[in-house]
Amino acid sequence: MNALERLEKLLDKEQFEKIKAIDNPELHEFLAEWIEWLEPSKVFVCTDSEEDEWYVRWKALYYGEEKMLETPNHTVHYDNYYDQARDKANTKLLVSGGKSLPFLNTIDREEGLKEIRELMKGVMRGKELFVCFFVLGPKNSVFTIPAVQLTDSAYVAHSEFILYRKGYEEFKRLGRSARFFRFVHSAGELDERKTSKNLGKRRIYIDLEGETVYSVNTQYGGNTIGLKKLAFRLTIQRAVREGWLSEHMFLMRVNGPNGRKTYFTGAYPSMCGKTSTAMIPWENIVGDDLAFIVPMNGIARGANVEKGVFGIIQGVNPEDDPIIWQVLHSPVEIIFSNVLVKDGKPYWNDMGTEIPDDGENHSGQWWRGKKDEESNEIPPSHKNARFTVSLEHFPNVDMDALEAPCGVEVGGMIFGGRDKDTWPPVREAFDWKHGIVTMGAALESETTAATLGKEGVRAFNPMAILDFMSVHIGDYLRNYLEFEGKLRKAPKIFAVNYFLRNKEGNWLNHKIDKAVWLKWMELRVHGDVDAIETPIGYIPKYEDLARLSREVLNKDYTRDDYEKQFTIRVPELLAKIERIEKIYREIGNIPEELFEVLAQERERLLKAREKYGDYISPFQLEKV
Ligand SMILES: Nc1nc2c(ncn2[C@@H]2O[C@H](COP(=O)(O)OP(=O)(O)O)[C@@H](O)[C@H]2O)c(=O)[nH]1
Ligand SMILES: C=C(OP(=O)(O)O)C(=O)O
Ligand SMILES: [Mn+2]
Repeated sequence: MNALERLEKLLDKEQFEKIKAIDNPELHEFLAEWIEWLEPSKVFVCTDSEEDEWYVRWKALYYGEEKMLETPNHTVHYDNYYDQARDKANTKLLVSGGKSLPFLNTIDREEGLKEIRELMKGVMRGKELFVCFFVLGPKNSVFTIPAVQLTDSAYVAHSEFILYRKGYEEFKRLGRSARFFRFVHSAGELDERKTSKNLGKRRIYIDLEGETVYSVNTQYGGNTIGLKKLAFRLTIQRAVREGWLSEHMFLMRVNGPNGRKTYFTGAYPSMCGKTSTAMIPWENIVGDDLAFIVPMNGIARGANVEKGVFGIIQGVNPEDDPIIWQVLHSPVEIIFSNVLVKDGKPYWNDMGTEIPDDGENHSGQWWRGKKDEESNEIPPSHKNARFTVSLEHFPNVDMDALEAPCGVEVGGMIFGGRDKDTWPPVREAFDWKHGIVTMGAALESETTAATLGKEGVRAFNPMAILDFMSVHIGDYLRNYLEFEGKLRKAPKIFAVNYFLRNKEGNWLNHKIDKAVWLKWMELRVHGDVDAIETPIGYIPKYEDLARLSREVLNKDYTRDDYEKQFTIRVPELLAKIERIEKIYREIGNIPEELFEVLAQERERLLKAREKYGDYISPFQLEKV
């Protein structure tokens, strides 16, 4: 029997017709094989129709994976108490021969496939399987990558309808020529709260060769939403092979003088400010998490891979995040996850308004002071609690840029992380190579609650991408360095640090101050403002930041704040170079240029130290 004939047996007539309409034997084979293997008791195929989308929304409620909230179109979903973040330990790349890759968790492909197949055999008995079609990137564009998702979680399918462009028609149009990604997910057995139960058997296995990702016994979006962080491993591999960039970056428009529009991408590790930066009210959001950057006629052009936001809700308050706050309080379609709910209303940590003393949250019935099994007090919502919403609902979305088939010209690329003591809040690289090496490849950031495990540990995280890396880091960096050669005009490279602290542990800046630094970077892209040359790149002049602070925030900016933030911290910077150099030396297969650029930076720092000492005030450097 060929695959279509098998599918005709497995699906009821209406569903079968939907599959038959796509002329792609490879797809048919994949579906037949997995439907036979997973043994769902029912299969639903989603086309691009409104009706099918409604079906999925309804099923999320019907199966109890989501519950309605008071505001129309709002629902809440819970993940298991121990399934609240990405599981790095159980996320593995399947590589032939089990070849190890530096910093990456690999397993022999055959062994991994065998293990995951065993875990998934018959896992959907008694459940409904949703077959969904989406695309990465804008439709029918140079960026488009079609993908098919199999999942027994209506919540996962629902999330994908919010986050991705529909792809059924695209599959029909492409027929046999579709080079598509495949995702197979099962939440596994569920407990009475409809959360994944067998967390000991939680696995996320990425088959790079087959461009397929398997995920089982988990529900948390970072582990399950195929087109998000799972597809990201596959797109990095394709990008490095084909000479473009697939990055962990927001994409936003910063509005310059006289209506000038300048687009920036920004790579920060999870929980380090991508979403909150992209949502600054007076600028325009295009994307908040994943970007494709492709060289076109000598210009780097960027597009958002997604069309929605799976954002962190903790700390969202009306003052700092007026746009998100407004969206979260309007009756547009939103899934809240792992928040506190009382009387049909969602609440989260640090929301700036009063939070009830009891309700339901990620731990089940909750009351203030409740402790978990490890005797930790459970806060109202999980730190990594999230909201899922489409970008079309944001008043400041740049819709034209979001749907542009050729993307938008990238004027600047920003790298940043959680760094309490080394980097200044903003600086510009001398050139592409300097930026890629000392800002991108040298990025370190403290670990956060976005992954399971200890928080606040400084960790090597080049380009904020290490968790998702799927190729040898040396090959990845070579692709980056060579990318410049494909461009007539390379984007300017910047580094930011929103997380500097003083000795007492207090932040050296306010959350909203990044709005000023963005405006400064916009001016720098066009050469509209001078800067101070330092051993580590160009930093802003006090006068410019003070003026911008007045204009943008209507706030005074003191010389004292400036000096504290922008002091060049030579010992910390030198120690960082040591750490980074050592890591790369041990890895091997690293482009020699990286070591040259790091050595030059060290030389500049040593020279500056001789002249000015360990901690160099920006005012001293300005005088030269
Ligand atoms: N101290 C401080 N915290 C920030 C700043 N920007 C964002 N955050 C916090 O960092 C966390 C993660 O931010 P988010 O933008 O969602 O990160 P993403 O995962 O990279 O998209 C949230 O709890 C924010 O409140 C900042 O400028 N200063
Ligand atoms: C979905 C995630 O993305 P981020 O925290 O970068 O928004 C994640 O890290 O699980
Ligand atoms: Mn985010």
